[in-house]
This record gives sequence, C-alpha cells and structure tokens, in this order.
Amino acid sequence: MNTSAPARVLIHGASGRMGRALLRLAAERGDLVVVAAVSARGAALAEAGAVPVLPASRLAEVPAFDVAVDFSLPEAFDPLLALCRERGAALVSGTTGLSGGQYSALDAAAARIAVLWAPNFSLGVAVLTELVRQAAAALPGWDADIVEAHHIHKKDAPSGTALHLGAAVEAGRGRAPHYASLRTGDIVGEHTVQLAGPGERLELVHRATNRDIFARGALEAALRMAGRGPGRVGLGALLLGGSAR
Ligand SMILES: NC(=O)C1=CN([C@@H]2O[C@H](COP(=O)(O)OP(=O)(O)OC[C@H]3O[C@@H](n4cnc5c(N)ncnc54)[C@H](OP(=O)(O)O)[C@@H]3O)[C@@H](O)[C@H]2O)C=CC1
Ligand SMILES: O=C(O)C1=N[C@H](C(=O)O)C[C@H](O)C1
Repeated sequence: MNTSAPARVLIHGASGRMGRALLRLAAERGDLVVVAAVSARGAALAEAGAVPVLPASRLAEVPAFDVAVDFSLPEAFDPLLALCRERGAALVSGTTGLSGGQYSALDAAAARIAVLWAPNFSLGVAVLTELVRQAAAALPGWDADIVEAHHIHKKDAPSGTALHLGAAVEAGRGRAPHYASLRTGDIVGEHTVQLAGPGERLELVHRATNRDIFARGALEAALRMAGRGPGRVGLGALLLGGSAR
C-alpha cells in the first residue's frame, strides 16, 4: 500500500482548454491534489472544486505546492518560473511558443529545481519522434515537410510539436524540414511528417482527437517530478524510461 502524501499541485492556465482538462482529471486521482489554480483574470470554475482560481496578479499568494503544471501562454511563463525557483518547487510545462531566452531560463532554473518542458505530452508523439528520426536518417536525400493543423484559437505556429519533430528530422538527416500550418475549426492537433523522393512519398501521421491525452501525460509527469532534486528532465526518460528529451 502506498502511504505517501499526495503531491501538491499548482495548475497554471487553469481556465484554458488544457487547464480545465487538468483540473477535471486531477480530481479523479488520489496520488495528487490540486492546492492552487491560476489564470490571467481569475475565474469561477466548477472543475476547480473548492480551490479558488486566482488572477495572475495574485500569483505570489498561492499556498505551498510541490509541482506546478503550466499550460498557459509565453507571456505568463516568466513569473511562474520565478515562483517555482523561489519556492523550490518542480515545474512541468507544456506551454509552446516560448522565446529562446525563456528556454535558456529553463535550463538555468534546472540548477535549482526539477524542470520538465515538453511540446507534446502524448505517448504517440513520443514514439513518433523516434520513428521520424530513423526515417529521416534512412532517406537523407529526400524532401522533408511537416504539416500541422490545429483549432482556430491556437496562437503559435508552427506548433511546438512540429518544431520538435523538425528537430528529429534534422537529427536524422542533417537538414531542417519545411513547415506548413493550418488553423481551422476545433482540430485538437494533427501532425504529418512527409518524406518525398522520386516516384514515392512516405507519411508519418499523428492525430490527437482528445486533449485529455496531454493532460494525463502532464499529470503523470507531475507526480514523478514532485519532490525530485534539481535538473532538466526529458519526457521520454520520465514516462518511457528512454533517453529521449
Ligand atoms: N505540450 C502539450 O502537450 C500541449 C501544449 N499545449 C499548449 O498549452 C498552452 C495552453 O493551451 P490552451 O489550454 O489551448 O490555451 P487557452 O487559451 O485555452 O488557455 C490559456 C490559459 O492561460 C491563462 N493565461 C493567459 N495569460 C496568463 C497570465 N499572464 N498568467 C496566468 N495565466 C494566464 C488563461 O487565463 P484567462 O482564461 O484568464 O485568459 C488561460 O487559463 C498553449 O501554449 C498550447 O500550445 C496545448 C495542448 C497540449
Ligand atoms: O495548442 C494546442 O492545442 C496544442 N499545442 C501543442 C503544440 O503546439 O504542439 C500540442 C498539441 O498539438 C496541441
């Protein structure tokens, strides 16, 4: 029997599409407990139960937590990272569209706290990444393109996942691919890596049909990051036991 206390979680971006999924799924678990929630303006959310959703202006007032789970916007990121450093709490972030300076700040923070950032928390994309690297390495002379489609509200393009898969293409064949982005309707997230040679075309496709897959992956990561010592942790290493970052 596991008698350890549940991990105390802060949900950052609580009122968003991902935030609400995280709150709903966290409430079904006994191994972690949401102790704080924050959105830009604050909100009254049924998914948050008795936990108040504080506005970003009151971030410093959140109670003690072990790990922050962040799905918000780049402009919300710096204060949260600073808070995690100050409190000695771990950070799990899926926010995409961060600047180069923000990625560097994540690396710097890893000297003090446990940090995990991933552009996609689905199991399928973790496996796809390795397949893409292998395919690109086997077909170095072919054209490579990444086509992604998301809902109309998504702000960043190309998506974080597309850029991550692009890095796998580059790792495989030494050259970056081309990107194309579509924003329409309510598409949760679709990524196609296309390798085209003379007379043939190889496509590797991932389609997310429900954002709960991302929320489940992030909560599982949060549980494993809570109480962990300083360092930058890769999602592949954490969830799959591999070395992927
Ligand atoms: N890594 C992954 O697996 C995935 C990553 N994502 C990424 O997660 C992020 C969020 O996506 P999604 O939920 O669709 O976005 P939404 O636009 O639905 O939600 C954004 C959330 O961030 C909050 N927010 C905005 N500004 C601030 C601020 N200054 N301080 C605190 N909170 C703030 C919003 O609050 P308010 O409502 O008050 O404005 C809202 O709660 C995006 O970067 C997206 O790309 C999404 C899915 C999967
Ligand atoms: O904004 C989204 O919705 C998503 N964002 C992530 C990304 O930018 O790759 C992951 C997923 O595709 C959904």
